[in-house]
Amino acid sequence: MNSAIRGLGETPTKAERNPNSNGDSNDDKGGPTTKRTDFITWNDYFMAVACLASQRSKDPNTQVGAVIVNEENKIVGTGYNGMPNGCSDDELPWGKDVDNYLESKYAYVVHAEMNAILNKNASSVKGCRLYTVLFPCNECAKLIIQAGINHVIYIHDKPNKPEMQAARIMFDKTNVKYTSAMKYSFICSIILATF
Ligand SMILES: Nc1ccn([C@H]2C[C@H](O)[C@@H](COP(=O)(O)O)O2)c(=O)n1
Repeated sequence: MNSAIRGLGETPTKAERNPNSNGDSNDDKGGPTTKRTDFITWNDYFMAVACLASQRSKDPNTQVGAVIVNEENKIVGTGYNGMPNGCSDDELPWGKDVDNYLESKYAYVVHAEMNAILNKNASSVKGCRLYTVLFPCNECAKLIIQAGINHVIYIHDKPNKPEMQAARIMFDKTNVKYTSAMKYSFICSIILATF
């Protein structure tokens, strides 16, 4: 397994956090002499950044954040769902009126994954992983595949929606791996409770 994704969803236990501590208050004298071990995993970190990014969204119903990470565990793009640049998010609709497409957000919103790809600060995102709060739709899946992203890690899913089913079909055909990380919903809820 790629070392970058080892520990997916694994939060260190207390014993793992401080294996050198015997609970003695002498531990405090002069401070610890060994490295801190209760650091969060890369996956915890990137999913937490995706959750944080989601809180920039103005969507009153669903806030999605996405982060693209390269093979060196460097963040090369972030995004959240929002209106296109130059389109005031005070003027365009945020409703879900499916009977009147032009009066619904669906006609206008740029998805978090698309924004993360478009916002990339590297020449390419080929071989990168994408962390997203919500499983990608078919349109974002097309972009993910074309951009060369090879692993999608997600928290929430709407598996009955045809858009998500089409995304899975395309991911399967193109060997884009997708990993459910529901465990992160806890981390996400802590982050979201802070705001
Ligand atoms: N993978 C996804 C799926 C959806 N979004 C955005 C698009 C909308 O702003 C919102 C979904 O709204 P809902 O139908 O739940 O009211 O989430 C995204 O960014 N990425």
